[in-house]
Amino acid sequence: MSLNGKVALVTGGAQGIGRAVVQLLLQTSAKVAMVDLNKACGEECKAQLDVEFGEGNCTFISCDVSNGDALRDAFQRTVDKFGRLDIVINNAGINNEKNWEKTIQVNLTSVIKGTYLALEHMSKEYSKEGGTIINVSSMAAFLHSPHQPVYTATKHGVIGFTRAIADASSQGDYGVRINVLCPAFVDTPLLHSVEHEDNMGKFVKFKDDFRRSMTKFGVLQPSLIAEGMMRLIMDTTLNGAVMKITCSKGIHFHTYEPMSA
Ligand SMILES: NC(=O)c1ccc[n+]([C@@H]2O[C@H](COP(=O)([O-])OP(=O)(O)OC[C@H]3O[C@@H](n4cnc5c(N)ncnc54)[C@H](O)[C@@H]3O)[C@@H](O)[C@H]2O)c1
Ligand SMILES: CCCCC/C=C\C=C\[C@H](O)C/C=C\C/C=C\CCCC(=O)O
Repeated sequence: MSLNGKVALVTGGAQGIGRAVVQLLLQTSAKVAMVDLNKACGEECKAQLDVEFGEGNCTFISCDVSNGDALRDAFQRTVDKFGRLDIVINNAGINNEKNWEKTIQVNLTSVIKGTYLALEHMSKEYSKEGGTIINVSSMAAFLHSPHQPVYTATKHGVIGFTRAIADASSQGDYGVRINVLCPAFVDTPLLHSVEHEDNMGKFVKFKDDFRRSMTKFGVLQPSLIAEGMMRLIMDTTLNGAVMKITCSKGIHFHTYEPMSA
């Protein structure tokens, strides 16, 4: 399994799930642009990856994905540095019910923008060579988590958008496969956001419910989510697929009723 010669861009790549994905992409010989808001974490992460994989394979781009111009620039800088783009992981996300408009910007609007920018750099519509996009949703999209209404809405949105644009890609012969990944709880700093009023607003009083949910459903390791991503990257039959990863069932796919008149 090698991605030698391929170039990937991962948003939110400095920490948590994104970081595990960057690591696995480098292990598989891809070149990787790690795009993240957190400059200190991104630079520290790049320094460690340079030691492990050698300099020149990974670049860190400091960028707030909710700033459209900055995101466009991050894509361009990736192509300027590595010469092409083949894999885009729209992973950056936040859990903030207090500043819920920001949550919509980061979790949904930026995923849509990231997908359109990826298509500009990879789609045959733009005379490019094709590629693959993975958008990160959540099992919250299936459980409609009661104390995270806006987070849940954004993750529903990511699934709906991804399935629709995946169909547009196959009908329009873009040469780009677009899939969505929905993890259950994963052991990353995001999980601690449920403890903070700054993140949860009035829902913070339910933090014990969250803790009970985590005990009930279990908590996954980021490396398993990276393994799921790699399946979506490598399996060329998948387009518009909704991958779920849970403790009870591992890596599996959601199935939908076929459309009927
Ligand atoms: N951890 C979980 O339990 C879990 C479960 C399901 C889905 N997810 C989703 O997985 C994705 C990654 O989450 P995580 O758990 O690794 O979170 P995390 O908080 O550990 O890491 C997220 C990364 O995204 C970056 N980021 C946040 N806002 C950004 C912005 N505006 N611009 C650029 N970078 C930004 C952060 O700096 C951080 O490095 C998110 O979309 C999240 O909703 C997480
Ligand atoms: C109950 C919500 C807790 C919120 C924790 C903070 C942010 C993380 C959100 C993630 O996106 C995960 C959300 C929900 C998934 C949880 C469990 C599903 C397990 C289903 C199963 O095992 O069958």
